[in-house]
Amino acid sequence: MAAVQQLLASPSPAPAPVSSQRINDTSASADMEIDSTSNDPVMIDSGLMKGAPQTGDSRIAVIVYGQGQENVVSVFAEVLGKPVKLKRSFKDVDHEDEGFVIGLALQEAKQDVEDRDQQLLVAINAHCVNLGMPPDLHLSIHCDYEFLYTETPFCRRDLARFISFTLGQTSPHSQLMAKPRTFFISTTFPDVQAALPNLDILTVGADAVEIRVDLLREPRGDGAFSDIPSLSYVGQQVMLLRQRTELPIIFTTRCTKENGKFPMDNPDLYYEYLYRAVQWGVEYIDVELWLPEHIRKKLYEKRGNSRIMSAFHDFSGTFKWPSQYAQDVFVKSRQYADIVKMIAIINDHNENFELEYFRSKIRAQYPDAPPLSAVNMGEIGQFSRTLNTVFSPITHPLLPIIAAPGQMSTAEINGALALLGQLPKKYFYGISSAAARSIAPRAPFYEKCFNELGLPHQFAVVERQHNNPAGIQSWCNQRDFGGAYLDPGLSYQTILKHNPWFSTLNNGQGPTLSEAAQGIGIIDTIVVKPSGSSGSGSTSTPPSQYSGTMPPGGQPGLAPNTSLIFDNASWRGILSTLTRDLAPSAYFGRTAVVLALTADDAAPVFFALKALKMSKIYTVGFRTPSGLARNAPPIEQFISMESLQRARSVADNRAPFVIISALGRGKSNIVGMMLRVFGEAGPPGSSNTKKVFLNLAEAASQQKNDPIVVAEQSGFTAYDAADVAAFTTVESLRLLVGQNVPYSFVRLASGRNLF
Ligand SMILES: O=C1C[C@@](O)(C(=O)O)C[C@@H](O)[C@@H]1O
Repeated sequence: MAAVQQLLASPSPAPAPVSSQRINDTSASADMEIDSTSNDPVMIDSGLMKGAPQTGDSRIAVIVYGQGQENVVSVFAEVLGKPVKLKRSFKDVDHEDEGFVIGLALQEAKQDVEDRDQQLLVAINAHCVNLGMPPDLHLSIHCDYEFLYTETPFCRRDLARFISFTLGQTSPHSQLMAKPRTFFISTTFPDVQAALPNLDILTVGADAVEIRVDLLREPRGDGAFSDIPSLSYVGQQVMLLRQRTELPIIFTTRCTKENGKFPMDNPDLYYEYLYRAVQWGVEYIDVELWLPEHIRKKLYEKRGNSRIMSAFHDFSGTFKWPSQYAQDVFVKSRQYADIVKMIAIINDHNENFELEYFRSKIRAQYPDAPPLSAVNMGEIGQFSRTLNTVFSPITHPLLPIIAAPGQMSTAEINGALALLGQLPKKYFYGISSAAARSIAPRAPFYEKCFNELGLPHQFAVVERQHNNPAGIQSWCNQRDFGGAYLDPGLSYQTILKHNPWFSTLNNGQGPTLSEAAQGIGIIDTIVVKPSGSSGSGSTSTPPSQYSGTMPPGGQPGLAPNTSLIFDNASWRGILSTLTRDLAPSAYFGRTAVVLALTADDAAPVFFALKALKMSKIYTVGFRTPSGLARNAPPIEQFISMESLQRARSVADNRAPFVIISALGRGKSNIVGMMLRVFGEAGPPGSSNTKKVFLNLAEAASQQKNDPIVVAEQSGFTAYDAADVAAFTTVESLRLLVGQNVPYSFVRLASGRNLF
């Protein structure tokens, strides 16, 4: 550390060219401390992190651009973290272009798009809707994907999401299927534009948003509306929706026989619309079961990274869940589906129980089948809507109409579950230090969410004294404990040392650790789970032994058959912040600098950087314990001017790309210096992606040496603690109450609108 201080005290050196021989010279490492256990770049999926970024499609991305739109190619390249080349035709693209993003003008691309080498390249038609023309039909049909965008405003986040998803670097479906309950909101707007102002509030509690394409009404210009909205109109509506929500979209063309407006005389039209939705990178495609098999099969085979939701609705009033027909419907649906949806009108309340029996029978009989989402319609069927756990359709009071008879909102579903004793009132706590509360006050937001979601729970912030981690157990060891977040998080050892009750859980084995908590060692979320049949053997403390302040309404002793899971949400907050405007591939194989006073502050950062497949982390200000280094990319501590110089002079993608600081305000000149040192643009031929700075310490304060300001002046894209806190809040709500609250709503509720 002394050496670092000395280094930091000296003036900023000019970049010195260092020969590659010197970089590879192992004798040069005599003055550096390697904290890692291995120096192999972490480039393989360890399988440790579910939903973490994947390498995905490694073909060369060729971006077809319209007249005067070549800039969009550079933006694609920046987002992917690659350099750009322009070419004259698809056949000019060859293996030498691997690692580049290729731009191709529309007129030239049209010539040989059909003959392109599909093993080598992936073709993306980028079309600017502001120019008033629909996309070129030939290119729309023949390119693999189509990105529709507005020039002003240009929504980079939308591009990052589109390209990460279509190239398979992200997988929202696997993340959603890991949730115990999922909901989607069926929007019924004739024009998505009308939904936009309320979208944040409308989507609280939803895991996905359905666009009912059949309900869209495209003005024809003569005061009337087209019978079917045109593809170019639908494309713009999808674009508008995607620009305003980070939630996955479900694209639905509901037919007239199933309570929709899409005509049924031409099944090929369904293919045309649904396949185009795949090309637009829509996450879920609703494919009705009545469609001819060859269409359903083709859509399933060509779905890319989109997921197919097979849909069956029976409005006859004669459908019976115990019938062979119901089972046949399931068997037929599952053939070409990632999710099977079955929805029927019933006449008797008992039929809700028949559906529950059907659900469990299907699960037992077809354990490898896609998940089943099944509900009954009408008021009588509402009970089944509270019991379905896979993609339950929901509505919201702010929508113009409900999408189907008997639809309920999340708040109504939760209210009903609470009345039925399925969602008992629990106490949740924000256990924080005074300093953390002032940086990112989360408490009012939790209360607001509980209200909005109709959850019966109570939330309270409890303050833990600085440097005193004792007393946490008092909040957890009570019958109605629902869960807690710790802000800041504490190390597993510290919690256990000062709160011995936790060690008595699980028959003395202690609380269960999630994979993230295990890898990071810092706990910021305590989740309550009903135990499996094996029984946790959790030990309740009798009142006489109970130490600490009793929470209002609390009864000492953890409820029987519950277990506690120690988890970490902040690494996901960091990961989501870093990938908001960039695809994960922008980070793959590159290096980072992490500044912190303690390894504990850096631990979640390491885990996020590992998920991003970064190849090396330079550290400043702390030593990395070997346990932490094992779960991180190789680490080198900056301890001397030479080690810093070396890192700065690397003439390729190994020069630090990300700087993450957890150093407080008093250390902002150290951070500022690092930013200036590493802020220069890369050498020619490297990517133009702006380097990234993340300030985890405190919100931007507009003072002169504010690291955020220095970072922006030094050419970085900068994010602050509030960004991470909002994403972390989203994650901790998911972990604690199983409900999704969009990031944009968190930002809105904390007083900063994102749009
Ligand atoms: O399939 C469904 C389910 C639904 O029909 C319902 O019953 O809530 C509503 C539709 O918008 C959606 O596509």
